[in-house]
Amino acid sequence: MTLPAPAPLALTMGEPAGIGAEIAAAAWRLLRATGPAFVLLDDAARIAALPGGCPVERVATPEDAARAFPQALPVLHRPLPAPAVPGRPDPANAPAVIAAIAEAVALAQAGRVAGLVTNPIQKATLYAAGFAHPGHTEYLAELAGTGRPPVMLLACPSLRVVPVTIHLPLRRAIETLTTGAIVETARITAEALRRDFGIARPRLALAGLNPHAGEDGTMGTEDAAIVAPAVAALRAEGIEARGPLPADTMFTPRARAGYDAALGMYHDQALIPIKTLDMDGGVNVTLGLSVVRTSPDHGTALDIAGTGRADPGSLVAALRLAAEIAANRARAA
Ligand SMILES: NC(=O)C1=CN([C@@H]2O[C@H](COP(=O)(O)OP(=O)(O)OC[C@H]3O[C@@H](n4cnc5c(N)ncnc54)[C@H](O)[C@@H]3O)[C@@H](O)[C@H]2O)C=CC1
Ligand SMILES: NCC(=O)COP(=O)(O)O
Repeated sequence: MTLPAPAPLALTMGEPAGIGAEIAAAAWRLLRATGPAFVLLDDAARIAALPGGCPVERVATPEDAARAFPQALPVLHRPLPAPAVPGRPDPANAPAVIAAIAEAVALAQAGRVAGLVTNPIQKATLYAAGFAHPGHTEYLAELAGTGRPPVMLLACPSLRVVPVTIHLPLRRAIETLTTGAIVETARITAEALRRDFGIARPRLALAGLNPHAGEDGTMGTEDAAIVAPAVAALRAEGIEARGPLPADTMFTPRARAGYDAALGMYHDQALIPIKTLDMDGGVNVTLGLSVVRTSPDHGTALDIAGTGRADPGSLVAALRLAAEIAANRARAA
């Protein structure tokens, strides 16, 4: 008996002036023989014209994409209103960028793609065009949320991190940090580590907010007042959690061996370690959605767009991880 081929993944265009198109073409070259198959939602004419690009096939449906993938990069043609000039984002293209994300979600919700992988967006350009969400994570929660907060997890082979607060100014992140938010983020993380990553008994490490995790209250009170009660509540629920740990020593190789995911209290506390360790292999996964979503960990890289210097490693890892999570969820269903 021949098993049906898994549905392809949907890859969104991201910022047309960024490196998304060139890393999509490079990822296709690397994955065409092995998969996972994906279909790109973008302007097919501009993809076909990329210098050093790849064969392109305009497809009408994701189902056609699975057939076309070994021979050519399948593209669901979504024309851009303005030319894509490397390094120079144009807000006129913002509606097409946003529409591609919404369409990929709809395809995933209908089961026509196995999940979505998003190319990076230029956030300020979308804001200038009226986009009201800090980033994909929050927009996806509106489109495909489950009633729980979206959680951003970044993963590479040697580390997984989760920021409890995401795209907030640092002052606001500290003001809004609560024990309840930490507990809910940790719960969602533990569930995802079990279901999506196959870790039967996940171990979580929670960073303190202040230097030295507050040094017994002499360097800040939030560690004892907010983080420590969250750790106690998680342990009472049977989740293996430790902390608050001093953030400056919890990412050493020895410390990393003791946990499956580290929770940082704010964006940079969690993301600096993983981007420093593995910028080209890190993957961003949104937890707490009804669909599978991953993305490369990097941004639009406007400074090198169009030069051919962009590394496709993180996108390839994002495509592979999305396929793996989709397969794990299908097995568990
Ligand atoms: N998921 C998403 O949509 C994300 C979007 N962004 C957005 O991207 C824009 C630019 O952000 P930045 O902080 O400048 O970060 P960035 O990741 O775009 O660039 C930082 C540095 O890394 C280099 N770089 C990034 N990706 C690379 C690759 N694949 N190969 C080789 N070099 C690479 C760039 O050339 C640059 O020097 C911002 O608007 C930001 O909001 C940033 C992160 C994720
Ligand atoms: N710094 C990570 C990041 O900006 C990811 O944002 P998004 O996936 O929510 O768009």
